[in-house]
Amino acid sequence: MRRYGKNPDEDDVRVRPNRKGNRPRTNIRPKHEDASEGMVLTVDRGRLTCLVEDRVVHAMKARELGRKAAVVGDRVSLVGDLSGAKDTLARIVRISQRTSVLRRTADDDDPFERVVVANADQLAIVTALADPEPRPRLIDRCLVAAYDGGLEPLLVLTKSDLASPDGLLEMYGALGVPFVVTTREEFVDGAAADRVHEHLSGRTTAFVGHSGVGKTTLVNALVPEDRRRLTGHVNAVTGRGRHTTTSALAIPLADEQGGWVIDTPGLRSFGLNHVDPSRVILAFPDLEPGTVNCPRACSHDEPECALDEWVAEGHADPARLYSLRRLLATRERREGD
Ligand SMILES: Nc1nc2c(ncn2[C@@H]2O[C@H](COP(=O)(O)OP(=O)(O)OP(=O)(O)O)[C@@H](O)[C@H]2O)c(=O)[nH]1
Ligand SMILES: [Zn+2]
Repeated sequence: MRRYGKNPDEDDVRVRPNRKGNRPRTNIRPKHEDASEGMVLTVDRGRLTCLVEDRVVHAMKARELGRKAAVVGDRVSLVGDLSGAKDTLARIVRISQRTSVLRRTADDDDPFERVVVANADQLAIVTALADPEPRPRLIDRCLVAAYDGGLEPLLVLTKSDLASPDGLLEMYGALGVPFVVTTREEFVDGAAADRVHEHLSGRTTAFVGHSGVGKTTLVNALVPEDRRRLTGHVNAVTGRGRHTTTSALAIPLADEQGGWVIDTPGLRSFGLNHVDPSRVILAFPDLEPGTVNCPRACSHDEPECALDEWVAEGHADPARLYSLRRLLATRERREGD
């Protein structure tokens, strides 16, 4: 089960996302000229596994990194024993600048924001259409986190054999979020994985979802067991053969374009205390020009916001402004978030 509150495996350092999506720059200090580049695959109580060339290397953070934590998806520089042999431990001496950050605030008792996943291009928000019932506010909060962090959202609506996706699709239509709808049957014959896969090639996609929505079923269908074994994730399978995700883990997709799936623990909530409305509006390029006359530090969800008048003048679709406002309103925490 996920530990909420202070989690040593998630970074709490504020970094501005790089919306251009450039590759992280590497700037190895002369002291570590011999360092190798790697990517963080898993983090567990301060112990990390990193992919260095084709080897899975166990590592820990070097003291010189101070409070800065390496998270899953980080590109890092490592020194020391990089053989990947049993009982060896390398040291992470540098974390490259991140191209995106998926952040959340743990809860009201923990005002610090946490970076959950670094350098993902896409956030797949997995929602069951029934069992458990969809929670639009949770979806909205995930969308805000994606827009805030510079990730493109993808809606994956599972269990359409149990309920229709029409209501949700209508709700998210104005946002223009790409979506995939799946059924149980399609999981069995592989069609669901194939259709989701079309959105993943060559990209790094973090998967989030409430517990029980079918995220593990989906991730397992996307990356066969031998692939997970490759990066040492087999021990995540419990005795009953059921995979339980306790911390984020990165798994490489087996296709020519490359691409990564980053599985994350089942979500109960998604704190958004850290969100900056000026970053969220970047995901609404059609509305952004209307903010020039907004008061300073406008939340775009207040009476003085210039967007109302601008949209009323016919510059943009009112449904888009409505959607933006609905998303921004989810920043305020309510019972059940
Ligand atoms: N009816 C139906 N059931 C599904 C579908 N996909 C998955 N399930 C079932 O939903 C249940 C939960 O699936 P999991 O994949 O374990 O869900 P999860 O989101 O990973 O849950 P956690 O491991 O708790 O985070 C399982 O019993 C699956 O068999 C689907 O498309 N239709
Ligand atoms: Zn405004």
